[in-house]
Amino acid sequence: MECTHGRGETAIATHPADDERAASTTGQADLSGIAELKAVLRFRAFRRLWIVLGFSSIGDWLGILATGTFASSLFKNPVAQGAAFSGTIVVRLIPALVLGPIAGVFADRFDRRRTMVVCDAARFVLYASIPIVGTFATTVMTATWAAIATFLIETCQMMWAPAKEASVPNLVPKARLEKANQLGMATTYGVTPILAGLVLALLNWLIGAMGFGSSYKVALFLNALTYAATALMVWFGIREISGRRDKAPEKADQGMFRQFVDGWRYIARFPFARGLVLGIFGAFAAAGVVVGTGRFYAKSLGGGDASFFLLFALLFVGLGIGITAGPKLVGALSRRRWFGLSIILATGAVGLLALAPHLMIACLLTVVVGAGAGMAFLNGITLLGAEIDDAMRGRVYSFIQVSVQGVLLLTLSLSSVLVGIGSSRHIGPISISSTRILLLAAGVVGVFAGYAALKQMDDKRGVPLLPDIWSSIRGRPLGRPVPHPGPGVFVVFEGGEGAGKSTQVIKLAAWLRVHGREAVVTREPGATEVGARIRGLVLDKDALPTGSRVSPRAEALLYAADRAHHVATVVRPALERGAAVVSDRYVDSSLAYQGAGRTLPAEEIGWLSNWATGGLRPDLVVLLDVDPHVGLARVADRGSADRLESESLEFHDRVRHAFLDLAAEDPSRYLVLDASEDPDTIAGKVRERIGRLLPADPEHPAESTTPGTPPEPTPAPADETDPAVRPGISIRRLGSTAHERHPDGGHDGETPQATAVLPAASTDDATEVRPAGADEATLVKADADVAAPVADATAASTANGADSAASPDADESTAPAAGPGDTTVLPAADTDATSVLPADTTSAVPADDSKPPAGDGNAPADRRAPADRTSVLPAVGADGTKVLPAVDADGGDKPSERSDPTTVMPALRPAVDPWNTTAETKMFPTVPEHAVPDRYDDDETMIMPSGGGDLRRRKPRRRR
Ligand SMILES: Nc1ncnc2c1ncn2[C@@H]1O[C@H](COP(=O)(O)OP(=O)(O)OP(=O)(O)O)[C@@H](O)[C@H]1O
Ligand SMILES: Cc1cn([C@H]2C[C@H](O)[C@@H](COP(=O)(O)O)O2)c(=O)[nH]c1=O
Repeated sequence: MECTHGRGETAIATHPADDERAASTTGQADLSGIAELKAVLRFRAFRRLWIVLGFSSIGDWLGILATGTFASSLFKNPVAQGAAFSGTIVVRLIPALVLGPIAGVFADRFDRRRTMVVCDAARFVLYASIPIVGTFATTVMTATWAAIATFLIETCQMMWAPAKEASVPNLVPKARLEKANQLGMATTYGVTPILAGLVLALLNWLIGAMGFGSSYKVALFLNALTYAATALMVWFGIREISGRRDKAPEKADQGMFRQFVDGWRYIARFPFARGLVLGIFGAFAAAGVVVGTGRFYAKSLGGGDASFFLLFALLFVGLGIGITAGPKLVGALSRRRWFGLSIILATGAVGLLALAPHLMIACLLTVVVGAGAGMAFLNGITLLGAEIDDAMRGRVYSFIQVSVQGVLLLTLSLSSVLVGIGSSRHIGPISISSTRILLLAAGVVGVFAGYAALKQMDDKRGVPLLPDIWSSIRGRPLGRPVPHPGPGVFVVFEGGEGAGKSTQVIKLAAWLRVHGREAVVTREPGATEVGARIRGLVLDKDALPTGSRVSPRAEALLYAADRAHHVATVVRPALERGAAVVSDRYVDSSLAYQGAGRTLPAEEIGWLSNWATGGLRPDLVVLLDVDPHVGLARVADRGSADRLESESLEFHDRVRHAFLDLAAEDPSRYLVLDASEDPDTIAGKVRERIGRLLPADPEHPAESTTPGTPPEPTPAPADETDPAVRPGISIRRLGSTAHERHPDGGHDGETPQATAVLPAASTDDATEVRPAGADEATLVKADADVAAPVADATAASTANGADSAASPDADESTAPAAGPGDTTVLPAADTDATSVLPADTTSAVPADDSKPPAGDGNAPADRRAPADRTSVLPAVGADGTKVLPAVDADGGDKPSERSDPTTVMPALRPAVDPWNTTAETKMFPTVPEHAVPDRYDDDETMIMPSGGGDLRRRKPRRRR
């Protein structure tokens, strides 16, 4: 995802997983080691740039060594020699401080290829000029010119580096950027300094053997040639670097100063950029203190210069380890998190150095400091390339380059001064080493900077850090928590066989609907056409030849397949439009049945389910806990048991305990209820809990658990009154999101957007018919937990045009007559009643004693149920299953024409599984499916449930 900056320019790719996703979307495999290197070098333009980088960094190192040595060779006096050598280094640092920020503007404003070529050509001339001037001019003039040339050369480097650094991400896919940077760093800091040293040594030897000339002059000429070579190579060989100019020609009309200011603003404004800079500041401040105090520190350990050099060398060993082994070590850990963590690692180790009592420990810690710094360095550059937009990259890079040098210089000089002042101080009998205090302070400041960077950049807020690190190292990072796919609420009922899930699902859905919510009732497996077939395969005993059975892994995959399709076509679309989705079973069933029951690794089942669902987690899981004896006895009279019901008692016992374990792991998201209680008591507890998720709706108070009755006093917090009822969690409230859905001013209690078709009440059981209290809504109260096919349903009328709201308590005779086709029969939301509502968006709004229902007379006329809608008739299957299309505002009654789906539930039959599981494949009704997205953007990150069931939500990312 990218967000725009300033005048509509794309400023930052804020999604951290672009690189990961790139791998998945470009079909690139995860390679390792040499294969990965080869894969990066397969990109021709990058390969050439890498060769250029090699040449130019040999040139740089030769230049540093040769100019310094050349300058000192101009003098006889050792002091002057030393001053000349360090003078060239100081001169090299000045351009960074003075011109660095401008250099970034150059990289972003002008064609980067041209910038690189001009810089290299200039460096060729400048390097060659030093020995030439030295041949003719006086020593002082030569030294002066060497200083000026060095300054100009470094200025070129300041411009060249951001242009090159900003180009790399355009030459390799983001998924390979880390490797490309590793390669670049290994070349610049590992191979080429050694090569440059060898070249210089060889030249010395050769020229010494020949007995004439100066090896440094030859080195400087050679160095000049490397820049000529790279200029030619970039100009003729890597035209791709120019690519971006065509993309942003509008930049040319922006003033340079404006662009410069924009760069700074950008860093200040975006937390990611801020975090990056902050972390780098912290790391380099600590590094400055380490180098500045190094000699004193080595002494404090009882060593001399040799110890100092050892520590210095080990720092580089650590750097090498961090750069080369870091990515493998952290595996799939979020790169943003890794950045902050590596700063903390490096600077934390600096702090610990302060406490190191022995050289050996100091050596180990120094390697850790280096490793952390190496990781941060590699990762920082990679993040910069991957996440900072091309248009800004040069400026951000040069800002970092400049700040790093500034911070380094400042802390280095400051600490060397402080360490000198404080080293001899004693307070009383205690000798306090200022070196160690400085190190400790640097460590603390660095850790804070790392922590701040971590916080600023964290792309997995809410995901616990340590389990994420651990899972990532094992290759299965915890997923990023993502916002709910929509404003809806996702409630799942779980439990063993016969726990009463279907019963409660229906009760809850009815209650939600009478409270004006769109309730999508669904289940697993088998809520879709695809799912129905899968359900047949896994459960129907007759689906396979006698004796053959679905293997446990295949079974797990089939359930996962059902779930994937279900989530994609039913659950997500419903949540996206704000419905309350009430599902009979979900992921936990797989964890319990296939995990604990079939004893497949729960972790793998969780992983699989997570992949299938894209990490969609329910807002609430209601676990109906039942003794398998009791539950199985309840369903025994359904007829022949399905494959899973026929499993042993031990199997069902394992399932039961697995459910309980899952609930215990995440109590805030579970409501565990004793399923042996009376169904209405259970329903009340469920409503109480769900009520807390619903908005304080003046039209339909959530506390009122019985439509048509005054709100009950708010019960004491559930966890106080009933140990089985867990404390509530803060979950998105429907009402707050209703406004999002109705920016035009609709309110929470507004007419649901889709009509759920709910089980019809049994004629036999229906005892009471109550008017809905509104012209469109008729509530038929029936005493039924189970219902008969809708054809037999209690008739309830839809009162068309009756403006006077009928009292919910009014006599049956006051209710307008209803034809069977007019209504959908809902199970009562209260203890023993079944509500019968018209199957129409408006009429689904409940009656309420005291207030007009939403969608009542206040509703726009076109939202009311017109007379012609009463003709909507549910299709009744032979088995009593009915599929009732919702009626939308314009009276369309063809489900296929509706934009919002109709929820379909089979008619309840007395003492029969409401889902009619006995002959799944033939008669199972399915929820209309929405188009399956052809690809998920978010599948690049797998989500590892902790303990098997802790699924993290992921955000479905829209295709650009
Ligand atoms: N709390 C309860 N107490 C006693 N009987 C109940 C209770 N809840 C439901 N029942 C009855 O138990 C039987 C099974 O109920 P239901 O179909 O709702 O369970 P289920 O959990 O969905 O079962 P399964 O998962 O096996 O489909 C039904 O006959 C139902 O009427
Ligand atoms: C989702 C899911 C279900 N099962 C089992 C559990 C039950 O035995 C059946 C479903 O039957 P129900 O009457 O609809 O409850 O399937 C499973 O083993 N794994 C799952 O993921």
